[in-house]
Amino acid sequence: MSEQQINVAVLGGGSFGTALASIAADNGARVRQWMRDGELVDQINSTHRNGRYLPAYAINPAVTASTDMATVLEDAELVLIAIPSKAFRSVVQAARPWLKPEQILVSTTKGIEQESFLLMSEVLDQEIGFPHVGVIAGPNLASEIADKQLTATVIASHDPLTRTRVQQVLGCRYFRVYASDDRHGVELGGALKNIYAIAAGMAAALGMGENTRSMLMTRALAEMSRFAVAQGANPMTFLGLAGVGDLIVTCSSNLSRNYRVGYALGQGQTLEQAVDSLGQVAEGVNTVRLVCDKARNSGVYMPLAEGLYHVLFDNVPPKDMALSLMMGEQSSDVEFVLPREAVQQAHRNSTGTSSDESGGDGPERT
Ligand SMILES: NC(=O)C1=CN([C@@H]2O[C@H](COP(=O)(O)OP(=O)(O)OC[C@H]3O[C@@H](n4cnc5c(N)ncnc54)[C@H](O)[C@@H]3O)[C@@H](O)[C@H]2O)C=CC1
Ligand SMILES: O=C(CO)COP(=O)(O)O
Repeated sequence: MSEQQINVAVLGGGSFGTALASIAADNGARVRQWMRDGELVDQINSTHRNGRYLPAYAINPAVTASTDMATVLEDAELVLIAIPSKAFRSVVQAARPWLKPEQILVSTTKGIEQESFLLMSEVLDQEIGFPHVGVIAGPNLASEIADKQLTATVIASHDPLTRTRVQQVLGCRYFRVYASDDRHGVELGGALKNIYAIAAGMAAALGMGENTRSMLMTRALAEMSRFAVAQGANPMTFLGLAGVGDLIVTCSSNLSRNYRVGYALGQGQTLEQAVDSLGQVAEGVNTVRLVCDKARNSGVYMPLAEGLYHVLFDNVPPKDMALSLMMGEQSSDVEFVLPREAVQQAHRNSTGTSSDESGGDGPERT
């Protein structure tokens, strides 16, 4: 950056907050990172390593850690919030006394709030109500960023200043930042793909092949877009990095925690064992519960998410669920091209059944 050195604050001492702090510092910013664990603060400040969440990677020494929110937020132009969704609101409330309207506030969290079904930028709007709010999402495995693998992300905001400043502050030779003004769609993409990453991990552990994974990811995209449209988002956003991009990486990589939870379940662990052995956040476990509940209440058809819900919470064997989904009613490939209802109606016409009789034994196909 050619301008005066910018001050960046990162809230969260986990793997993603640490990776983002290092990018900003590599790019010339002065970075202060807040976390609640004093021992981790000392470790980062003395050894420039985060031994708990990213042990294998060096952190840029221009990042200093602190447990003191006031120190971290003082003079920060950009505040990146990398806190799991369960704790996001409480951390924002703790930060509120030191936040100012001219600051840019960006959530990096890929989850949904349990009680309210709000996305994290909406929590920011509710708690803070300042004008410069955005979200970052995309195929961004923290350890690959820390390893400086070439990576791209999306900054989504209705506010042009937020988009531009984040592109300037984080964009560098190994991290490319694309802009979107569909904040809701980008944020929803980041949260929803975690559901399907669990399913993909499970399928891999069960020995299912590449055709299966490809089918799963593509049908997941159809389902995510359907849900997003019902929520008022633009389905085109799901063709971008925060939709299909993030879906590909988290459904393909053992570095994804959600994928790893699914893999452990596929190997026969219980949900509790799988989550406990991870020791980090896997947002998808909570998201599948919340999204299925919302989809049921709003009449959105989400057979993959619903199937995963039954495997996670009702002890349905994953192989039985996969077979049931395969044997359901025939459906349409891209429903924005050929509506699902048109395929169903054609089947009813050909077999002479009425819509009342066409339920079948299993769920409709995805
Ligand atoms: N790790 C990754 O590759 C990526 C993660 N994300 C998202 O970023 C968010 C944060 O994830 P990670 O950094 O990966 O999580 P993590 O599991 O590595 O670390 C979570 C951090 O949050 C802190 N935390 C938890 N509860 C807290 C509380 N009540 N008060 C203060 N701090 C608290 C923990 O101490 C820890 O520092 C998640 O929503 C995740 O989906 C997004 C993109 C990539
Ligand atoms: O969102 C991510 C990559 O883009 C990280 O995924 P996990 O939370 O599953 O590790």
